[in-house]
Amino acid sequence: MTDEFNTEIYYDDDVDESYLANTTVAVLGYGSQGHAHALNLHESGVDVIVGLREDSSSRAAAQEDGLTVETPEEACAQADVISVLVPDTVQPTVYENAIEPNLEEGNTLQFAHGFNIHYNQIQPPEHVDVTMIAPKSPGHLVRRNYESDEGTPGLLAIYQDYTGDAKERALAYGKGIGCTRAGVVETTFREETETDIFGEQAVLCGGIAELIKVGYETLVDAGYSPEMAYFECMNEMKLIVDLMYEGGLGAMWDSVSDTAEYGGLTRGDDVIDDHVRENMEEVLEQVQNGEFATEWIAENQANRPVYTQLNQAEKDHEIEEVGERLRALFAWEESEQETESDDERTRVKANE
Ligand SMILES: NC(=O)C1=CN([C@@H]2O[C@H](COP(=O)(O)OP(=O)(O)OC[C@H]3O[C@@H](n4cnc5c(N)ncnc54)[C@H](OP(=O)(O)O)[C@@H]3O)[C@@H](O)[C@H]2O)C=CC1
Ligand SMILES: CC[C@](O)(C(C)=O)C(=O)O
Ligand SMILES: [Mg+2]
Ligand SMILES: [Mg+2]
Repeated sequence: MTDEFNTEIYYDDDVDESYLANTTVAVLGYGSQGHAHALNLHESGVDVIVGLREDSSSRAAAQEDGLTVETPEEACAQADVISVLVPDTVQPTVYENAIEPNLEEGNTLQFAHGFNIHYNQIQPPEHVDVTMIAPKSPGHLVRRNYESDEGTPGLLAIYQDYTGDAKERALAYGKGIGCTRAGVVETTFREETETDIFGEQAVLCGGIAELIKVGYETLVDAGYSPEMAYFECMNEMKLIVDLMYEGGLGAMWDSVSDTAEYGGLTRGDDVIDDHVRENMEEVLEQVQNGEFATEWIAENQANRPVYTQLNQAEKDHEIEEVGERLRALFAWEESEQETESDDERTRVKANE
C-alpha cells in the first residue's frame, strides 16, 4: 500500500503468511529482541528454534517459555530463516562460527538492524536472501504490544533477493512478530542503520539522558531539592512524551498551560540552539562516514574500556539514587513493593 508520502507501508492484509509456512526460523539470541521475536513467532504458529550457547544465561528462560533451544550451530543447520538477534558486536563471530557453515541456498538471513551488513562486517554469499524487519521499539515492548494486539511499527529492507521472494518472506516474518498490525515501512539497510544510530545517540538515548541530567544538575546546583529536580526533569518527561506519542507536539502544547507553551516556545531554542544543531550534524557525519562504527568495533576489540567506565558513571549519577527512592513511594509501583514503600514513607516522615 502506498500513502501520500510515496512510502510503502504494509499492514496485516498486505501479507501472505504462507511464505513462512513449512519454514523453520532460528532465532539467535534470547535478549531484548530475541525473546520477543521468538515468542511472537511461536504464538503466530511459526516453527521456531532458539539458538543459544550451551552455557547461555538465557537458556533456562527460553526453555521455561516453552521454546525449543539448540546451540546456534544446530539451530542454523535446521533453519530456513536465520534471525540474527545477538548483540551487533558479536554478530560477525556468530556469523563466522555458526551461521556461514550452515547457510544453504535459498535460506534467509534476517536482521533487526543493519550495522553489520551496512558497515561490511558480515558479507553473505550470493545464494541467500538478506532481509531486515527492524521494530522501531525496544524488544520488551515488541513483546508487550504483541500480547496486547497493538503491534509495533517496523521497517522493512531488502539487501539481497536471491529467491525472488525476499520481500514476501520478510513481510511474513514482520506479521509473525506483530509489526504489520501497526504498519511496516519500506526503507534500505543504509537508511535504517544511519537513522537508527543517529537517533539513539543524538535524541532517544544520548540526547535525552544528557538533557535530563543537565536539567537536574542545574536545579540542584541552584539549591533546589533533588526530589523536586527529579520530578521536574525526569518523572514528568514520560508524561509529556506520552502526549507527543499520542498526538504529536500539538497534543503536548494543547495540554500544557499557556505559560508553559509561551515559555517553551521562546526559551526552548535558547537551550537547544544552533550549537546543538552543529553537534548533531557532526554526530550524523561520524555515523555516515563510518567513524563511529570503526570506533565501536575497536572499543569491543579492546574489551570495552570506555563503555565500562561510562556505564558505571551513569549508574553512579545522583539522579539514579534519588529516582529509585522516589519511585518506591509512588502508588503505581508493583504490589510486592508496597511494604518497602510503606517503610520508606515511614522513614521519610521520621526524617522530616
Ligand atoms: N534492544 C533493542 O530493543 C533493539 C535491538 N535491535 C537490534 O537487534 C539485535 C539484537 O539486539 P538486542 O536484542 O539488544 O541484543 P541483546 O544484547 O539483548 O542480546 C542478548 C542475547 O544474545 C545472546 N548472546 C550474546 N553473545 C552471544 C554469543 N557470542 N553467541 C550466542 N549468543 C550470544 C545472549 O545470550 P547469552 O546468555 O549466551 O549471553 C542473549 O540471549 C541487534 O542487531 C540490535 O541492534 C533493533 C531494534 C531495537
Ligand atoms: C533507541 C535504541 C535502539 O535503536 C532501539 C530500541 O530502537 C536500540 O538499538 O536499542
Ligand atoms: Mg532503534
Ligand atoms: Mg539501535
